[in-house]
Amino acid sequence: MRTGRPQTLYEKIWDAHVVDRRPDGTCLIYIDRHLIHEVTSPQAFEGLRTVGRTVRRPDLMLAVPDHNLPTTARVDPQGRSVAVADPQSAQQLALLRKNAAQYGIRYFDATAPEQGIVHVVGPEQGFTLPGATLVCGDSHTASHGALGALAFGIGTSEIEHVLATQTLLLKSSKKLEVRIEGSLGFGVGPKDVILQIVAQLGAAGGSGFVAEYTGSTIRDMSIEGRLTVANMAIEHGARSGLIAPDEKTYAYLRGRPMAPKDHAWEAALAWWRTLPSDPGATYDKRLLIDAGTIAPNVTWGTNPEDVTPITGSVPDPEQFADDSRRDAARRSLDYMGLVPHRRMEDIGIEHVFIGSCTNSRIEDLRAAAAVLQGRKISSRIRQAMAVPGSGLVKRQAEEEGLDRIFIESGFQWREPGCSACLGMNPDRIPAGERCASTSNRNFVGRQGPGSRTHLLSPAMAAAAAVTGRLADVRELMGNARELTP
Ligand SMILES: CC(C)[C@H](C(=O)O)[C@@H](O)C(=O)O
Ligand code: SF4
Repeated sequence: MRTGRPQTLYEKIWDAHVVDRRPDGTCLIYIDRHLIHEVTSPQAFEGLRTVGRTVRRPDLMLAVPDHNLPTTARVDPQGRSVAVADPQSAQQLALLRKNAAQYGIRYFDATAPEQGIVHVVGPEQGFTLPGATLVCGDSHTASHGALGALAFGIGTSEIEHVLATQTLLLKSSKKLEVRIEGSLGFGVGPKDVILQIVAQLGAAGGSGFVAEYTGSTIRDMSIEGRLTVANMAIEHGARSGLIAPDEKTYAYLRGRPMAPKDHAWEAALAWWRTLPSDPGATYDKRLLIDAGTIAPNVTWGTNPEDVTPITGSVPDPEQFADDSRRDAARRSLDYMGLVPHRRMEDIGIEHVFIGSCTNSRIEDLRAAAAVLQGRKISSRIRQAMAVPGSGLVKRQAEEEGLDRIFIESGFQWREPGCSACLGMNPDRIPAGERCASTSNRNFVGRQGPGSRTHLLSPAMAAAAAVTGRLADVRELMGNARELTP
């Protein structure tokens, strides 16, 4: 039984993983889980080879290809694997396969039913666990904090360090509490919550902090919804985003392939139950949001903090007090082809992307399908893609008949991967065209050179597909207002 001063979830996980504490406060931290994808790992393995080291704990690692994989059929009608056309992608994918085999790391190949985006696969397999330290060479690793894991992205040299030693040298972070209280309105979901948080904190507002999302809104959220929230911790600058594990977390994990079993499960559960922040634990910074004030949100600019309710308008850069924000807003509007005061609902779109590690889980697909059921996408839409986050999500969606709803409405139903979230595979948005996207970044060129991204929730993306413009899903579900093609 712990006595002494009340601790936060973050402090408890940190303390449980300190291998060595240096006089300057830097700690050598034990890493429990390491996810590996094809983009950031080849050089790390190469570095390991160069210095003649090996992988210390391959059993604590899981490798999955996701970024470079095309989302078109991976097996031809004769049952043969389809080769990846892009030479650089093909090489990175081949290296991941080779490195995993050489070092005995568990690996899901492109055609494995379990393949998917690392941040979807980890929780789904029960690889991600409460109280664990989890790393991946990827900035959206904080996603796993939704299950109470201390998870963060690392660079290639750190990947090499974890491969070799299963530890990292780290400085502890300040503690930020983001508390959201109350019920979300009709048509408002977890994506709207995290966009609201990013808007209120700003892109750098969480810098130097590990965030903990608390409050009744988070407690009432499903694990899928919590994953959407924690996924974007990096977009408000936080190193990690944590959510206390609870009965929902345990129910979600129980029986997953890589979760502990039998006695190990009981022992893990006993520890997990001690993890939530103690009453009276303190934070260095706090943000409180009333869930009732959150509307369906959408971005207008080229930074995830550029958020407005769908009922709002494109802001006037001159209204920003801060010089750098004003300049950034001017450049954003120029890139996005938008003018101040334009109503968000009057912005026509040509592409819709439902997918990415933010919003490609079963509940996301259900939310979009609920809007699309019995409706067709607008004739303005050139391409609408639904990309499940993993093969298992895809299979479940198909069992529920969601694929039929997507296809009948005019969507393409793709194989799992990062897809149009970023232009590292053939799924790209052409220059000057506009995409309603459920992903997490709207940076310049993110979905392809010159592409214009509006971030929103799966339900809002479906509403945009049906109307051919950014639309308020709450209104659509009552009365559809089409934009003339
Ligand atoms: C390619 C990868 C390193 C990158 C990341 O670090 O996040 C990508 O996943 C992203 O979302 O921008
Ligand atoms: S889906 Fe997008 S954000 Fe997530 S890991 Fe892939 S590229 Fe990064």
